[in-house]
Amino acid sequence: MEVISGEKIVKNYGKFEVLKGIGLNVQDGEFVGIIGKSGSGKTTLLKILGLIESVTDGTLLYKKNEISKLSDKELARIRREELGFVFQEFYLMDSLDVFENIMLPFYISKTVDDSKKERARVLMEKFGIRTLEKKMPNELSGGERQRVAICRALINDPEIVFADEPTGNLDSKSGKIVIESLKDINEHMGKTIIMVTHDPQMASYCSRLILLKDGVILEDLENNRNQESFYQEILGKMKEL
Ligand SMILES: Nc1ncnc2c1ncn2[C@@H]1O[C@H](COP(=O)(O)OP(=O)(O)OP(=O)(O)O)[C@@H](O)[C@H]1O
Repeated sequence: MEVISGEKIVKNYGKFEVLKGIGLNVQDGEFVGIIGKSGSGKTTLLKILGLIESVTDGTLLYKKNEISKLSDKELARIRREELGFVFQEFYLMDSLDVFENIMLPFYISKTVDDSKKERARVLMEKFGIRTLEKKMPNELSGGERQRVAICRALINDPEIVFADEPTGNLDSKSGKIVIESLKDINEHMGKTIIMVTHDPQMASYCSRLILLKDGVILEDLENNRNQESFYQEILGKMKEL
């Protein structure tokens, strides 16, 4: 099933055209990577697909509904209930402990209950941070913080997880744990993932990779080989970026 599709998507910031006619569709269950040089428009595209940013021109469909026809209230509901976000900078609240950070969406909507607390514990267990539940963010490593952010993104049981350079601030060991967590979410929890990265190693975990250059899709690569040969293919393609 197609979850998001875009046709001829254009995004301008003032006179600057960042996206110049993007067409793509994302199917339920895919792990889509977006790779490209700094300034190629990766984050802008991710924000548009994540319904955070509007398009200047073109059509964006979310589950076959044209986004421009949805009310702000409906868009906010979709973002809150059906989408999850993970960012390079983690965005944890320094004054809340790990458990409270994961539960934050429910504190905001004042809908904390025992089943949601249990869900938070199951997620912490799954991502190896259960013993850290009472720690504050400044007591955690970068990789641990990102796993907290991943649990928070999953607490609403979203259908799609958007990740913007989720390993960008991590050393390679922590980065590997985080990317493997995302892979696990995709393969075993059935979540669709759309991830921006500039790192070919991280991109090799994706089932499909969009190569972005100066606001256009240079190539849309299907990963139908093993990870190492996909990595080699990506390295080759990156010379064209
Ligand atoms: N809100 C904004 N207002 C004006 N220009 C913007 C805005 N957001 C992004 N840009 C510009 O659009 C271009 C693409 O930005 P974007 O963040 O999408 O690129 P990127 O490929 O994700 O880059 P990076 O890898 O450095 O994060 C950049 O030149 C950036 O300066």
